[in-house]
Amino acid sequence: RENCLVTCHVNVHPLWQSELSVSGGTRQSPINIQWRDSVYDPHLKPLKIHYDPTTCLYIWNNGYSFQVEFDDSADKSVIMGGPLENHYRLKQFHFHWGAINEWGSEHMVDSKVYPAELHLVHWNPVTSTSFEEAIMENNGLVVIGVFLKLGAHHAGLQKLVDALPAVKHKDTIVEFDVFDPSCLMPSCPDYWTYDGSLTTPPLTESVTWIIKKTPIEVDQNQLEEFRMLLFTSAGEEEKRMVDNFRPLQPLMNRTVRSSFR
Ligand SMILES: Cc1ccnc(S(N)(=O)=O)n1
Ligand SMILES: [Zn+2]
Repeated sequence: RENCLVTCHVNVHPLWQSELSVSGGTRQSPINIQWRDSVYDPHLKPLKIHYDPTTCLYIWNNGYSFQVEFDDSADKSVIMGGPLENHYRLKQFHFHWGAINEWGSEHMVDSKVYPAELHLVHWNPVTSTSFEEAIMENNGLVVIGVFLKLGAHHAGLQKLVDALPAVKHKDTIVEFDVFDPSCLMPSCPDYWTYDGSLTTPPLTESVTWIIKKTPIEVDQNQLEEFRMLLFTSAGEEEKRMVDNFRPLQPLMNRTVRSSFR
């Protein structure tokens, strides 16, 4: 009998330790996307993305991830089309990743897990007057999920990676101007979409998820730079910021639609 090594991870970050799940939640995220169960919807339009690089403000470490914030005071960086009835404003993007390349993404595709996942968070300025309000609204938010896989160096991501040492500790911030997050999008237009929730508190069921089918490639050094960040503030005992992903949630009575056959 060959001895097999069962590798698994134990998520110990306080946030996920108690595995907060909205009591009675019926549309929680993340989920495992079963390709064969997804339903092609010919009415889904191509997603249209218009980001203005000058709306980029700063990067900060919020104790769960590193986050790039945008000026959302006008319709300058917006998405529309796809499953959406109107335009949504980009508010921020952030990532989730693992301690090693074997896991890290929040969503999975046919139980395949990626080493990291990018989330671009947008809110609906037609039905809400602020991002904070949109978080509480049904379909107030749209999050685009992009999988990261180990491969070639990603030149666009490197500008972000070079800034990470400046936000090593929780609640640190660094100015980051003129960055176009479109460079983090795969060229393939295909996506899945389903109704879900935020994956970190307040876990509200206000998100239309758009998960890109094709991952982007990043190299080992870039992933290792993510893993150099800390959950902890300066002066505290250091805890590396890794495995900041929520466990899979039940699909319950939901159908995942695909934009492609
Ligand atoms: C804005 C926000 C808060 C919490 N969680 C998320 S996430 N991970 O679902 O994109 N986004
Ligand atoms: Zn996220």
